[in-house]
Amino acid sequence: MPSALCPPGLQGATDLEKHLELLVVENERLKQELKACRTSAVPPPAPPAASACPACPHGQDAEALRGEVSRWEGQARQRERRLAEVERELLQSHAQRAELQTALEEGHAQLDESQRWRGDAEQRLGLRLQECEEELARQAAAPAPVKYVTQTVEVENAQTGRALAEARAQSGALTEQLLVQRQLLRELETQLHESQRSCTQLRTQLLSDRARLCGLLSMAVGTDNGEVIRRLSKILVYEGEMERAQGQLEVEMQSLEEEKNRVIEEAFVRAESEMKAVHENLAGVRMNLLTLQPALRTLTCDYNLLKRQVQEFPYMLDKAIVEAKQEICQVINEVSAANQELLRKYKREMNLRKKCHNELVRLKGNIRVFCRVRPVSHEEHVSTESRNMVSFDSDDDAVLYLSNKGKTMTFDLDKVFPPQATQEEVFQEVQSLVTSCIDGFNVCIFAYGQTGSGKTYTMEGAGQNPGINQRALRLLFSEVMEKKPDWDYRITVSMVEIYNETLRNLLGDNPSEKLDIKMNPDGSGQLYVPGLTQITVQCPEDINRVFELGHMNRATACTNLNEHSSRSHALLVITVAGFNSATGNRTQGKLNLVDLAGSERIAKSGAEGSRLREAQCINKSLSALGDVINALRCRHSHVPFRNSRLTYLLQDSLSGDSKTLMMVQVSPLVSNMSESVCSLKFAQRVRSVELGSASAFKRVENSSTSSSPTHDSVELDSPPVTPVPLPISRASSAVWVIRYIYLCFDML
Ligand SMILES: Nc1ncnc2c1ncn2[C@@H]1O[C@H](COP(=O)(O)OP(=O)(O)OP(=O)(O)O)[C@@H](O)[C@H]1O
Repeated sequence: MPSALCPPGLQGATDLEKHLELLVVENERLKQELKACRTSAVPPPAPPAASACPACPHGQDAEALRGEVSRWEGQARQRERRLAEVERELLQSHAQRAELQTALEEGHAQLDESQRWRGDAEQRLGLRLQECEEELARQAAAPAPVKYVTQTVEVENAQTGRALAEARAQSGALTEQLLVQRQLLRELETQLHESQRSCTQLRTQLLSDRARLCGLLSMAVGTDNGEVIRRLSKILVYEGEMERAQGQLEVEMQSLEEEKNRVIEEAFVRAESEMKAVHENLAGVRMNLLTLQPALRTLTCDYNLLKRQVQEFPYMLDKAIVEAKQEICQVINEVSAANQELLRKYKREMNLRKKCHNELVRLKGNIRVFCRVRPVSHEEHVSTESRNMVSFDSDDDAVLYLSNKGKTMTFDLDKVFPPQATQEEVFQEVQSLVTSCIDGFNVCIFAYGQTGSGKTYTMEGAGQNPGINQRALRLLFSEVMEKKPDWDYRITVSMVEIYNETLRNLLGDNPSEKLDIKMNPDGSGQLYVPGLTQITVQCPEDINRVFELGHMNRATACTNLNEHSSRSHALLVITVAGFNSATGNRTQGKLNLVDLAGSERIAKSGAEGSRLREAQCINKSLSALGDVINALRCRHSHVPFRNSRLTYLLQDSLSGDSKTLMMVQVSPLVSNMSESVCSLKFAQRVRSVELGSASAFKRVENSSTSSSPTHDSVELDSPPVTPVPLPISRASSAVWVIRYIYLCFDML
């Protein structure tokens, strides 16, 4: 049965073969007949010439023989024609053979083409497989997105879903591709099998053709037809070559087939394993998804809750803001009402407080006396006896004991600072006095004591330990800043030195210029110093500049600053002028911070000449100060302010409602014992006077020749000083203090 690939010319091959066989048989028969004729036929005798023997009886025989010969010759010619026909038919059969050959070549060409097509298909398949492999490789090499999706799933549900859908789509696409590839492969295999079958048929046909040709060849050999034999032999050679080529082709096809099967197998195996990996990955993702489902649900719930809250938040916020605004307005109204009330009460209470304070100060006296004992310095080698010379009462910080040669003197003061007291602690006790000048009070703080007892240290300070001067100025500055904007304050500073009863301007351009104290020509009765520099302090940095300038001017005006400072009084005068723009009230207070010259007695210092004059001036001014204080406390009609430049300059700060603090400085050394006792006795007398009645003061005043400390003659051998009995006992003053405290509580 001819295949679809068999050329149509080959369909009549069987008929042709039959025809060929008939021809061969006919040819054979003719040849045999020809042979038989040749062997049986007697060669005809040469015909006698008619002229030689016309009446011869053998002439008839010859005629018969000639007829016979011609008949045979005719038969031979017929046979030769027949042979030519056979040969022609043989040629035709060759042509047919050639056609068959062409058809065979076409078949081969078709086979080649089918193989090429198959090669293309295999190539396409290979490419597709490669694509599949690449896709699989991409899938395999894409664990990160899967991981990423897995990780982000915890946060975002939509992303997880998308990733899963993508993975599923990819998996489906891969499966589809695999199915298509399988289908394609099956089709290719079917085509291959058909090609192989056609090939086999053709081969079989070729074999049969070859057999027939071999037959023809043998026949041709029998007929001694050389040309036919040669051609048939050629055909056989060609066929042999074709068969060999066919065999090689088949072997190659076989090997290609095997190679293809192997590659396909490998690709399948690889694809399978990769698909397996992808499936495992997918299973992992699914598992992850399953485990993440509850968390996702919780998160979704939380998210929805939060979303709702966020959606509601603006409304809630608006509502809360409105409510808060209403509440704030209400509170502001309430607070402003309360503020008004408080302000009214505050003003009333402030007036009351001021009145109470003044009353308390009046009761306690306008003069406070503090004592500060300086520490023993490293350079001073002191004995144990010396160390125990000054002692303190642990229960009462207003008592000081001086011991010498077994005798103990007790001094009652307002406050006693032991050597370890810091500048800060000292300032804590004086700061209320300092700030009272903001309220319009005039305040005087003196540092009194012998040379080297620590007056300058207490007032000016040293290095990183500023004294009362700097601290007071800074405190005033911060206080007035706090009172802004209700009150507008102006702080001005002057620095004056009094040396040998001469005034010098320490903040001026010419510190050696002598100044005078005069009555103010404005008729206010106030004193003023023409030419005295007043610097306005506007920031804390100004304070440093003022002190630097004063210190520099004081140093340039003398050869030895230490000695000079011991023999001159240094005054820092701070004026605080305030104005309340709301009420129109004005205040003016003055704070005088005075570092007095050394209070040692002339007899001890043994000075002569200029030193004697210095000592006399100091003595005079300190005596005048003592006299002024006494006169003020005794409310004498005449207060001797003009007895010295110091008291004259401080006149407005010592009289009236002015407040005075005397800081008595004491040296702890045995060698200074006499001066220490002298200073403390003076301090105690001043304090006793202030706490006592006029009569008591008088008694005290009478007990000594003068209130001046330098006029006292203290004998160390004399019996210990007993404080003057106070007409108003400590208990009664305590009662006043308690009443004051109750008053304050009432106010609060
Ligand atoms: N509380 C104290 N703590 C530490 N050192 C002190 C204290 N008081 C005084 N000093 C030191 O004692 C020495 C003398 O003090 P200061 O110069 O202040 O005495 P003064 O009374 O001002 O003397 P003068 O009258 O000669 O000016 C200084 O070296 C000072 O530093």
